[in-house]
Amino acid sequence: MTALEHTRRLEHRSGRTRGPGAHRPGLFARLRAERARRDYEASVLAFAASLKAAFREACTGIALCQYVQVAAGVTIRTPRVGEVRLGPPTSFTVELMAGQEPADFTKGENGARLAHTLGAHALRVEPIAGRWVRLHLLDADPLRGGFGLPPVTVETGSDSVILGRTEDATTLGHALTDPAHLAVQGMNGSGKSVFTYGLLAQLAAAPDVLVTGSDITGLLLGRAWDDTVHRPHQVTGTHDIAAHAVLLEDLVAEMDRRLATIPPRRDKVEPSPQTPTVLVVLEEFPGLLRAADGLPKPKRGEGIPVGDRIRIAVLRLLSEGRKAAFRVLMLAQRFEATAVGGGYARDQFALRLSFRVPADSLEMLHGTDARSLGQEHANADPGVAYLSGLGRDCQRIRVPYLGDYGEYCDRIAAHGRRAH
Ligand SMILES: Nc1ncnc2c1ncn2[C@@H]1O[C@H](COP(=O)(O)OP(=O)(O)OP(=O)(O)O)[C@@H](O)[C@H]1O
Repeated sequence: MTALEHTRRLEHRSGRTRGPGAHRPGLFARLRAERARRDYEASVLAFAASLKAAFREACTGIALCQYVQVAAGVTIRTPRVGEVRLGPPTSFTVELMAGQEPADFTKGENGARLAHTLGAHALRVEPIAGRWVRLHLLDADPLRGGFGLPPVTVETGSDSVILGRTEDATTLGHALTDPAHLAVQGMNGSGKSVFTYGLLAQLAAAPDVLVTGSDITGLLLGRAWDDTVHRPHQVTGTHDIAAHAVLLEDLVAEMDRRLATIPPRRDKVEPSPQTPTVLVVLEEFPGLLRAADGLPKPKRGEGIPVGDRIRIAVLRLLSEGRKAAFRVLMLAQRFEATAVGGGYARDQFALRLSFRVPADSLEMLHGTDARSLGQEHANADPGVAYLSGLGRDCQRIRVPYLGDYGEYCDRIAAHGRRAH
């Protein structure tokens, strides 16, 4: 396959089949068109050749190559380039060498290094048939540009909500029915709240989703949800911390009821409008625990401290809730084990998102894989997050921007599910 087969050919008329009266270009016009076509084809070929050469150099530079012993010494083999598309974005197919996998092109810093050598910002790898992949050269940093959240709502919890856009410009979705609790951490002003506004606004209308939870700030949940079916299942503020414990214990009771009534031959609850997926939002959870632990302790034998009741309820929702269609969304500035109910509680989050946090916090939630990004991520722009879990590679994403708080209130007012 040549580089030209997949590039748009310039229109070229032979003129032989034209009927009488049809416009026939003059000799000079035809020569000019012919010459333009040849120049264009030559420029595409030259571009493809230089791209192939640069790719070969880059692969050698980052050791994505094989050293083969031949009679004349050692020769270097690099992955073969097939067809080149000018784009934008420019892309080309590459045949993997023995032992190579598509992910090798983006592993570690390989993606950025290859892209920079080829004059691009980033690289996206698309596996195609057999041993071939297509590499897309992306011109701009998708994490830099704004990414507005359109006024979309999902029709059911099994539809994907938009989580964000990756560095290779792929939009990432996540269905609430996927069996994952979600942990979100980030410093003040890093974009946690705006992200959560976007997530909840997308879910607010689904008939098989119930947005419940505890919010000591009273901004994420509470007043914005007045007149919706979700509101009675939300507790806000710090004036009555025990009410947060009561709500969470009620949710545990509902979870137990569901688990006890799972139909035979089923191992989990199928969400429906009658048995919705319950999203338990825990906004600023360490703050709730601090406030609860600051309450006077009950006397010996006179009940369990409120903080412990909250910890126990949340731990049960986290460890047993998945099968009962309960999902926990916990928000904290930092996911330190003691601040979020213990290391076991923290381990229950299959999907983890970190907005701007110090390097040690990033590693705490995402493991050592995240270490190399620690310094850079500590200065991330608002709305840029590090995502790991659910079988995905750890990656940086830009989450969608819904707008200011007023916009959030408007969307919940417009779409929030109401009782019939
Ligand atoms: N996705 C985004 N894209 C662009 N800008 C954003 C985005 N998210 C947030 N911002 C900007 O960052 C500011 C702070 O965001 P946000 O209030 O969500 O931070 P936060 O992490 O919740 O902080 P706090 O803990 O103080 O509530 C927003 O007012 C907005 O200007």
